[in-house]
Amino acid sequence: MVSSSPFLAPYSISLPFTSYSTPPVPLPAFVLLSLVAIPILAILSAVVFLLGGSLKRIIFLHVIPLDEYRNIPRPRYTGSLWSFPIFGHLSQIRKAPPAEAHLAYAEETGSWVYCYRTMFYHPRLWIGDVKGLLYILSQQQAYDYPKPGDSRKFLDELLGKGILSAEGDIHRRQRRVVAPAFSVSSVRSFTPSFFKHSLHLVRVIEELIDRTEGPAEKSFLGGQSDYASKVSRKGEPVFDVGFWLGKCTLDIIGENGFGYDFKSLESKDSGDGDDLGSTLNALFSSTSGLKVTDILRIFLQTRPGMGWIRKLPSKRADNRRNMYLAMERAAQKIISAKREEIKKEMAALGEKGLSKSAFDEDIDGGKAKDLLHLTMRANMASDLRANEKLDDDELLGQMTSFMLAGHETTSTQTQWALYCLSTHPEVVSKMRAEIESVFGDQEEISYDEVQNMQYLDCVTKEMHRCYAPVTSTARMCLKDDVIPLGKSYALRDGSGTFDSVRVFKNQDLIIPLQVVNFSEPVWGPTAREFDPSRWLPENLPASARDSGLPMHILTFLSGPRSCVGQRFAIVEFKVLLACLVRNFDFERVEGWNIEPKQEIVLRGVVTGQEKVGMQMPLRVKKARART
Ligand code: HEM
Repeated sequence: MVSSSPFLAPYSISLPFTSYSTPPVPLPAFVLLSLVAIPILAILSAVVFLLGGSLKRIIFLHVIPLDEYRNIPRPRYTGSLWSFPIFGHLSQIRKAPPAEAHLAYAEETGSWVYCYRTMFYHPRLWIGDVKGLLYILSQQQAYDYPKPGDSRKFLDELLGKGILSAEGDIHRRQRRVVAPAFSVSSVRSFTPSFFKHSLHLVRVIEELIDRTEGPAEKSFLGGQSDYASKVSRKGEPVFDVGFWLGKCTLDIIGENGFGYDFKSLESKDSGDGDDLGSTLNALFSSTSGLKVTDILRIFLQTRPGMGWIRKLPSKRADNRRNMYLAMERAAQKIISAKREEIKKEMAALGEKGLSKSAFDEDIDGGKAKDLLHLTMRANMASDLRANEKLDDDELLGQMTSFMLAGHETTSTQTQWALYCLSTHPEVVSKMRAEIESVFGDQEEISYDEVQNMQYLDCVTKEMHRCYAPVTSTARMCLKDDVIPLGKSYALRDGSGTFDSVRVFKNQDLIIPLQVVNFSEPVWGPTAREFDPSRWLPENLPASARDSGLPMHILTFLSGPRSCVGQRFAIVEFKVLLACLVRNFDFERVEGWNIEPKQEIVLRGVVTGQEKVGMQMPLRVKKARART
């Protein structure tokens, strides 16, 4: 049975949506016309200006050799010549499955570093060389390679002042306060909640299976398209497993992130739980399916002197802003209630309770609550200097950051794992044998037992290696620099080879997480194959062990900007996967091709069913009779 924890109750609130009604005032036609024409003219002149820049870059690269990267390997372009000056290689890269275009470029250029072209022929350096990447991401260098201005603006608008968009000293300060909340002891204390929600998901899926009498013309289950209902069979429905996993991970991050019960799995067939859950999901969904005009707008508004573009009317931006404001009001209530709760706790502990050491002792004693509670307590410690503390806007930013970073990522990782296991019955059998031997007749086990399951650990690492939810991330250079490389590359003019690459202030870099996970220098010739047994200590290649990559992969990045929630994510994923594999078989529908697409995270789309949007439809059957 799913029981709700009593400490969740005080935060069950409704969003204070307000509606104002004002009498309509008719506007003269010329005002209406200028409202439309001025922004269009402004954008057109900006585009003409940028095309001029594009032309200059083309001339500097191909006619007068002045381009800084003219001698660096560059991939060929085989698409339409008309779109190349505007979108560069991006149209080719976005058309191919994530990572594939770059793997092909690396092969074509024979180099783990090359320069390709993005919007308006801007150069972007691609670095797949592990030594080079570890240099950029290192403690010493990471703050000289922040996220590019357009990514930061986008994250700022979406999440407020949280750790995901913070840079430099602000990030250092935020990370110091936030990181202790993700300690081993807190994740250990979250493990029963991971089980609670995973088992809730198991019950919900069982019910969906029981409700399926056979094929139907129209969808009859939540997260099911009409295509899926038509191919469902009695006791074997086809539905989007991502829809249900998303609900489950939302409930998990709600409870463990900030002590909030979204009741997302409870709202069975539609919606995302209560108002706050729906608003957050709508806010984050607004980031997917960006149109070219949206990308252009984000790109333009970060160019020097073009900040005014942010103020132009945009339905998507207005909706996002309204959702953010609604969420902000709800989040403020959570923060205020928590502050009162923590003050009481601290007062009860007396003098000892006000210091950081008392806080650390408390976490070690396994009394952890949720991430926000822990962050706020760390923030209220008496020995934290005033200039090190987070203000309310920053606390709110952490909430949205935990939500965005911690919800879709694990849900996506789990969907791809089920997709992959559907064609690897031998792996499923081994997993079940281990699960049965460890779980016995129990529904859930402890954190230590989960962490000691060797085969589950191998499968988890291999899933993280083969299906990184964040396939790449971007950085920019704050100053000119020389990045050392592990493998040299030949200069294009044939004048020699180099084992370092010069980068220039304000230029962009791309860090290809998935490509590095598939790197042959690290994993050898079987790098592209799915094989959990490669992680057994006796099989792990020395090249992976000596790579210097954290856990030998780049899925969670590395260094001070690596995923702070990595431990949380790994244990959550293991628990979810063990519960689902134990109870269900997942199969692909014959003839349906699920293509991976890079949104903020890796999503799936079925060829020919694009109008359904992102989905991961699988046929689900009960795997064992429940006692
Ligand atoms: C499979 C699951 C996950 C994956 C693959 C993943 C991956 C990543 C990656 C690649 C980054 C760096 C992004 C960049 O700088 O461009 C990141 C950052 C972050 N992640 Fe995760 N993540 C996962 C789950 C989680 C969870 C469950 C949480 C929280 C509960 C979380 C919280 C964060 C935060 C707060 C950051 C920003 C860290 C900083 O900039 O200091 N992540 N994650």
